[in-house]
Amino acid sequence: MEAALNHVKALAAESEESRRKVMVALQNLAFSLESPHDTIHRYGHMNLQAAIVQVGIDLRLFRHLAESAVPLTVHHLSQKTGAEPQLMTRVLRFLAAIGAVNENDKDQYTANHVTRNLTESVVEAGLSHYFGTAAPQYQSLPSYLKDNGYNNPVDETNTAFQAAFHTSMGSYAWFANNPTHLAHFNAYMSLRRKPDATWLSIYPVATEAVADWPAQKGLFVDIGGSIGHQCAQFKEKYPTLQGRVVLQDLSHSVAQALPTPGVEKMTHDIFEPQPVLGAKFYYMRAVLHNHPPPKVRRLLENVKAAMGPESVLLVDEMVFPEAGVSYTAASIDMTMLSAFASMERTEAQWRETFEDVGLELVRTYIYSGLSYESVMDVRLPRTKTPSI
Ligand SMILES: C[S@@+](CC[C@H](N)C(=O)[O-])C[C@H]1O[C@@H](n2cnc3c(N)ncnc32)[C@H](O)[C@@H]1O
Repeated sequence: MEAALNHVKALAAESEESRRKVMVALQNLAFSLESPHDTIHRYGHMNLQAAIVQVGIDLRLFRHLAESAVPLTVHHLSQKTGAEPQLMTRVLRFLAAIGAVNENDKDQYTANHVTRNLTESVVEAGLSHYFGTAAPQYQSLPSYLKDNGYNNPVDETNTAFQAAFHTSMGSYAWFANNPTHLAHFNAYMSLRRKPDATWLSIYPVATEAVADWPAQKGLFVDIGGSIGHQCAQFKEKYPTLQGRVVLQDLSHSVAQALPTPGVEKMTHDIFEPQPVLGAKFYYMRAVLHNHPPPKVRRLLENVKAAMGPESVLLVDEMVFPEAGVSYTAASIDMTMLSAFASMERTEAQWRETFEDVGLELVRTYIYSGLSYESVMDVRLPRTKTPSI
């Protein structure tokens, strides 16, 4: 057994692709060994795992453990966190049973690899977002789908989100009145991708950008750009390119925008006409997948109406393979369904979406193959040379 495990670990260390393949293979192996009893407890206690991990984050338990070079006792952790000792014992026992911490001896715990993952800001923000905002929607999804005749949702004002939060508001409008949820969401959105996994690593901006682009015209307009990480990265990579760099989002996100020199902040609702006309690059990352098809159409029509002959619309989204979609990506698709009545798409579905409003998908640049992240170069239809 030890020799087999060492062999598998060596395989996983070969590359990121191997690591992921090994994880999927091991998970599938574990599933294939499950008894019915195991299956009950794996699925049945999934929400409990998320809940107790959230308790650990709230108590800064993982940070205390990760910062200590020696095992910590329940008594010590109880004093550090303010949790009553008997409760602390039960929480730590559960966390050890799900592999989130190591139990070294009776009442003694240390950090492991997962504990340290749980101290990263992106993980804290992401889990707090999933637990606080997404999980209530998952909980209400079965009854929502039953009540709606198992039709694929297409109306963002009637989703599992409204059912879960007893509101008639859409998720983004609701965020404005729920600042803690918004803070977790914004932090997660800005931190969730590795800095090197960016469209800027692959898209030929310098080749496409016109050298003497007028300074008063839009060069890079980040539509739905949240607090401006993409604008900041663009400015950092291309500090000398002329033209306006504009961050657009709803007012509550723009109000929290990063103070990047040279980036204009603009409150703009994507369902209103695009105010920056004839820009070189209109960029949208993870915006279209948040809206149902009729809204995507309206949004694209607004951008199209602002585009000039030299404009390029850059759509940065996941492009799903036709088959064999990963667990993470399929989960994001179901989250889109629950929250927004929206969807992830294959390249054929993206092409159709653009063609539907008279835009052309010119090329797809995949910059993170394992997570399907790609930037699509979309333009006004090229005029065909008339044949003589
Ligand atoms: C999934 S986030 C992506 C943010 C950013 N582009 C990124 O990739 O980090 C979607 C963004 O769209 C914005 N958004 C949603 N509805 C909007 C609207 N009607 N007008 C403008 N922005 C909107 C949200 O505030 C949010 O910042």
